[in-house]
Amino acid sequence: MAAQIYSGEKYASRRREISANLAKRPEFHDSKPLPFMTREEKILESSRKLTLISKHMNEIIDPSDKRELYHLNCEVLGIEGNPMALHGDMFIPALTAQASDEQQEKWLSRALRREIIGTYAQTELGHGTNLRKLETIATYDVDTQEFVLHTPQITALKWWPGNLGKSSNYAVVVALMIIKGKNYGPQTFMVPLRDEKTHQPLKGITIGDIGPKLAYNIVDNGFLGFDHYRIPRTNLLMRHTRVEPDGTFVKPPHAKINYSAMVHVRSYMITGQAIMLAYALTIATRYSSVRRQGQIDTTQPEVKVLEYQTQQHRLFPSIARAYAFVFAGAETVRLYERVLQEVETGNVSLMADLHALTSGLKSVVTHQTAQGIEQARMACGGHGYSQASYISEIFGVAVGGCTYEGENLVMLQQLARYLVKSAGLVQAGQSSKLGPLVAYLGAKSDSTSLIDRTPTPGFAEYVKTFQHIARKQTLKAAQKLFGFMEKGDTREVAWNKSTVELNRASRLHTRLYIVEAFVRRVEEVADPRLKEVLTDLLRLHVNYELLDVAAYALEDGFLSSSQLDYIREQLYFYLAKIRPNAVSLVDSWEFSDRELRSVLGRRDGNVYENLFAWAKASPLNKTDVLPSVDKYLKPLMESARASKL
Ligand SMILES: CCCCCCCC/C=C\C/C=C/C(=O)SCCNC(=O)CCNC(=O)[C@H](O)C(C)(C)COP(=O)(O)OP(=O)(O)OC[C@H]1O[C@@H](n2cnc3c(N)ncnc32)[C@H](O)[C@@H]1OP(=O)(O)O
Ligand SMILES: Cc1cc2nc3c(=O)[nH]c(=O)nc-3n(C[C@H](O)[C@H](O)[C@H](O)COP(=O)(O)OP(=O)(O)OC[C@H]3O[C@@H](n4cnc5c(N)ncnc54)[C@H](O)[C@@H]3O)c2cc1C
Repeated sequence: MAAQIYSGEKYASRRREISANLAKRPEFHDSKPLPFMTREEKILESSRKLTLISKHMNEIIDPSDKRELYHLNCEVLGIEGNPMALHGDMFIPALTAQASDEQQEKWLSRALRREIIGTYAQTELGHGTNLRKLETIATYDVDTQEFVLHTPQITALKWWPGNLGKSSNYAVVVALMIIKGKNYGPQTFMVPLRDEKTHQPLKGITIGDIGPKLAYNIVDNGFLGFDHYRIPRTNLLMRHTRVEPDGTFVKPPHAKINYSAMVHVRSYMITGQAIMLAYALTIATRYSSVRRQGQIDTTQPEVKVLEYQTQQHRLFPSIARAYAFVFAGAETVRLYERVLQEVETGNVSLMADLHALTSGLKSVVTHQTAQGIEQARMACGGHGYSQASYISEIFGVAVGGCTYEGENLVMLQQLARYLVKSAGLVQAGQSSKLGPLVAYLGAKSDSTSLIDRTPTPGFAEYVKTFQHIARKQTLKAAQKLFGFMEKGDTREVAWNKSTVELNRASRLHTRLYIVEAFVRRVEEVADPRLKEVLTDLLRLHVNYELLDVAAYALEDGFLSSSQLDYIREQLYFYLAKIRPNAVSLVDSWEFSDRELRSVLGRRDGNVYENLFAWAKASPLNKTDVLPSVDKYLKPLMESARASKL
């Protein structure tokens, strides 16, 4: 199963080897539990481990293999971030996709060797979503052949970029490029921020950390201001866009090619989110198979809480989603890598499809991941609320994904633009022009679903039902938009009046894609035992998902209420069928205790002993009487006693 999760036995076994290697190297382990550390201690500890990784990585992994490096980072550094998180996730990808060969020779090679540390500085205090209205300006000075970076007012301060605050000495900065008074929109520049030797901010740069956040606090998200700060013309990233010495602008082959670092993260984060969801579910499912509370049969001992149907309903559909997401994520990464290669040869034809797909997936997957993690926390009762479970930290980190790389409700609209265009083609009788991801929009629906007409309906029946729902909602939402426009609204006003419906279409389209990705993967599985377990999980998934969106199919009679009953019964049947495999389904992700960082979710199942040992190790328990008691509580009680006398 691990080979299915990690797209092949090769990487699954490399993960095991890497974990086994690290188990023998205590210097790579957390020196104490992260929840017992202050933010400063966590940053120091993370920097220590980062240095070790840099020194010894060749002994443990193949550093050219991104997935091996990812696993090494998960084991050693964990999810709370590290001082070079953005260096790997965005700075290097931005240089790879946007710097010219010459620029790559100068900066990318240094970045890869970790001679410099970089980040991606785009968001500002006043604007994150609407990139065309960023306020940092880069004005070209023809005489000196330099760009002058400037922060004209407080809202133009860069705000949020990870590792900008304290760690990075370079950034890829996004600023509006002005040449001879003309605004050429957001462009990307390579900008030195700190002295390479002293790490002091360079003259003209104001920089610092933005303070603690909900989670992800090892990352020093930062602020940055420029005071007429000059960089050479050749610091504009010029793989696709160029500015000649005389100020002539050479257009890129696609207007949004500069957005590639965002598309990179959106493509990869689907897998990252699946893994965080699987972390929380591993903890909650293991704990639920240890925790005994209450009886189902009063003549029998108390049961494991995992025997309760409600607990299964709380956890198992999310286990299915974690599998679905990791399968969809693998497809997204393949498409991203293909588009990256094609863009190199000047072929930008798939950029719009990739953008639409990743915008939808990013939004649906992060939202459902956050929901699933929160349910996993509640499934652990009181102990889920303790940081010993580590689930609150996992939630805090994962839910950030709903906001970063484009706020979810905004990104759903990017997919909706694509769907509306496709609906326009259907309306115009040009369905043959639809891309493969939306070809179903041009097909004709059956009048009713055939689910429940055969003893075990094939997945095709479910897919058809999801297609019917997604098609109906897309055409309806597009019709609403066109209707407002026909009545005289501008496209923008009409769009705003239709966005709730449009975003519903985007979600349904994306959920259909996820179901199809799951079906595609299960169909490929050769081993019959594995196929049976994955088929059960997929059956749980399609029934749960369909029930969740059934209103769309009930309202036009595509599904009948008796079919709905059938879907419910199927769901309950598969909850029970999956129960004996539940722990194995989470164990198959093969997370070591080190990677999971959860006292509650440890593989040994010694929950109570582990919790008690953890509590005793809490810094508050180092002394029996705290200074706060000596200083305040004792005098308070003493004066109360004295006044009574
Ligand atoms: C290694 C994996 C590890 C994963 C985990 C990483 C953890 C790291 C943690 C945090 C890092 C976080 C980093 C950040 O958050 S960086 C900042 C991210 N910021 C955003 O995402 C901003 C969101 N806003 C936008 O992307 C854009 O402003 C916009 C897309 C919403 C709108 O852009 P705009 O230029 O205004 O375009 P239009 O809406 O007018 O659309 C025009 C047209 O262009 C198409 N389009 C837009 N973007 C793209 C694209 N990237 N590729 C292709 N095409 C694109 C759009 O669809 C329109 O097309 P049309 O309908 O045909 O006209
Ligand atoms: C953990 C974390 C890490 C980050 N790391 C980085 C980084 O490394 N580099 C970087 O540059 N940035 C980073 N960011 C910033 C992040 O990319 C932005 O916060 C994000 O893109 C959202 O933009 P915003 O803050 O402007 O939200 P806003 O756009 O202000 O959103 C506020 C509300 O307005 C709504 N809204 C906005 N526009 C529209 C619209 N057109 N239609 C309908 N509704 C709309 C949104 O849906 C939302 O409900 C990070 C953020 C976080 C939380």
